Amino acid sequence: MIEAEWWDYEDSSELIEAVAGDVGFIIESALDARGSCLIALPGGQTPLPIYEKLAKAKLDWKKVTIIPTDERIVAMTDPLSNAASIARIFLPKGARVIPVISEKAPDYKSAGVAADARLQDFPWPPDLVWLGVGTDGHTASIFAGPDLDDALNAPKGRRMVGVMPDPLPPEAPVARVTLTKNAILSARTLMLVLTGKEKKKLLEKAIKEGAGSSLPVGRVLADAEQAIDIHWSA
Ligand SMILES: O=C1O[C@H](COP(=O)(O)O)[C@@H](O)[C@H](O)[C@H]1O
Repeated sequence: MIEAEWWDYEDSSELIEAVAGDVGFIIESALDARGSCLIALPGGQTPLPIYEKLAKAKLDWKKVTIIPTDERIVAMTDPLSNAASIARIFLPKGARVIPVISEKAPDYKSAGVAADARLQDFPWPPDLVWLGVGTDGHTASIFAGPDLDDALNAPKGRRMVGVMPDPLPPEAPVARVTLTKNAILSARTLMLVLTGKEKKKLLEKAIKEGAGSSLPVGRVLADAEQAIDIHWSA
């Protein structure tokens, strides 16, 4: 049974304020408790205004390490790069932003192996994994397609894998690397942020269907052992 708490906001400015506040609090608490903080942030468009707001928070950003929940296999100079969007906002604050794409990887599966090796260097678990949801039901880059099982059922210690979405999403039709289901669910705190009525309906369906869902996000959340905060505005 997925234990989800929905937070609905009147408009996007309320959502931005609330989520930036919550994430700031998670970072501050981790710094107090452990002296450092590791968070995984999503790519795409939805989180960008929240990142802008969060970056204004007075935090000891030098002690914060940020990894992308998933990355499109493109150069860091490409506008599709998730890590580049995150870096543009948080690097000037002094945070460490970790790119996970190795230009030497000959194919997407090897890119997944290289991304996983890079993440093995970091103290685990992350203090926060913040997820987005696509209109096709993907979360992070766990998509329908031939590699869905790799992402859902990778061994416990595997943090990232390479995947080829099928069908390719029109907004970013490229292969990806993604946190595995186990890596996502290992987070100390798990949150989802989404906007629009279509995505809300889709996520409600995915949660209801759980492990048997045809939507990857439902399959991922079905095995969560912690409560999940879901932040939404129309
Ligand atoms: O491709 C991706 O899409 C999802 C959803 O993005 P959004 O802009 O529709 O919220 C995102 O969470 C993921 O990190 C990204 O790679």
